Amino acid sequence: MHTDPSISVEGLRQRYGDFEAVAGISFEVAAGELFALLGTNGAGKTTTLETLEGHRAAHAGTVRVLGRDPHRERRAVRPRIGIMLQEGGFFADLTVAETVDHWRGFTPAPRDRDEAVALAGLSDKAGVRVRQLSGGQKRRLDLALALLGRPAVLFLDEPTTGMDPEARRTTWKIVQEVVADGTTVLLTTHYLEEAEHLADRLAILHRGRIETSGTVEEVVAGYGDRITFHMPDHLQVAELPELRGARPDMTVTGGRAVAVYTVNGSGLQAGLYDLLRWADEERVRLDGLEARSASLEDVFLRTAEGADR
Ligand SMILES: Nc1ncnc2c1ncn2[C@@H]1O[C@H](COP(=O)(O)OP(=O)(O)OP(=O)(O)O)[C@@H](O)[C@H]1O
Repeated sequence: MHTDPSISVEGLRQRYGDFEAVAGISFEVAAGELFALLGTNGAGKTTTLETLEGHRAAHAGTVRVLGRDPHRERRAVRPRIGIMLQEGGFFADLTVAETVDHWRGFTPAPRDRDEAVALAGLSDKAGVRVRQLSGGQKRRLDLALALLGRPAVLFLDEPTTGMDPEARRTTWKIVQEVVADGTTVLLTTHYLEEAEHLADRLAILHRGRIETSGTVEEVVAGYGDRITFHMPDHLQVAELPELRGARPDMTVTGGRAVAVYTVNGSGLQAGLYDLLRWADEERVRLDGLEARSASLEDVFLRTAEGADR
């Protein structure tokens, strides 16, 4: 069954004075999907999110949230979306439970207080004052407040920045439960692992443009598998063999010269075989040898580098 997307962005452009921060981007997020916007610093993620949240009108292009213009039809859209605010909005002297109660006063048909506190994994902190919460716990309280009105669409701007790995995993679990419940989520993040873990689909933004988008598998496919090893001291890169048509590159990692082959298609196993046979015949030791599929990090770094060239 075809349903209308919860979020659609077509040819969006945003300017600050003469500077074009978003230079004509298009994407759609289906109902119940989690879509991640990744990007280098200043790529335009927050500007895009703020436009979708209705804070600013599109300079050009069309933006729809739940079928409506989030800026012009703000009154209709706002009650149906959740925005995770930065922690600035809290009163430090209120407890977690009091904070939720306070926000319930502004929210149409809010969740029950204890349900919201439990959803954010803060039940054992309900009586604790906000000033005594850790940074990660404050972010989770932000999340509880964003979820108070059972939003159809949830916007999360870097929801786990500054969290330790355990707090981040707890937050991921909460977000996954929200998505399993049918909520559409648009998330920005600097953590590629977060996108890998959570996103149904993602887009990588660079200087206001979408450089690549799709599922993690789609985005990573075509970037090739990699074979790497420490450059043997007595060899030049030109003396290394070609592996199924792939020539080696040199990079420096952790102060060491590293040879890198990018092998396309199904050439990883065969390329590795050729390399090991060559090393055996030439009596070369391949220290630090690794063979692995491309990661989202490889794509991210190369997308940013490639677009800068
Ligand atoms: N109010 C503003 N006035 C002028 N320029 C702005 C304003 N807000 C953002 N910019 C510029 O627009 C560009 C995009 O900013 P934006 O905050 O959307 O990027 P981002 O992808 O969220 O970045 P980051 O990952 O660093 O948070 C940046 O170059 C930024 O300096």
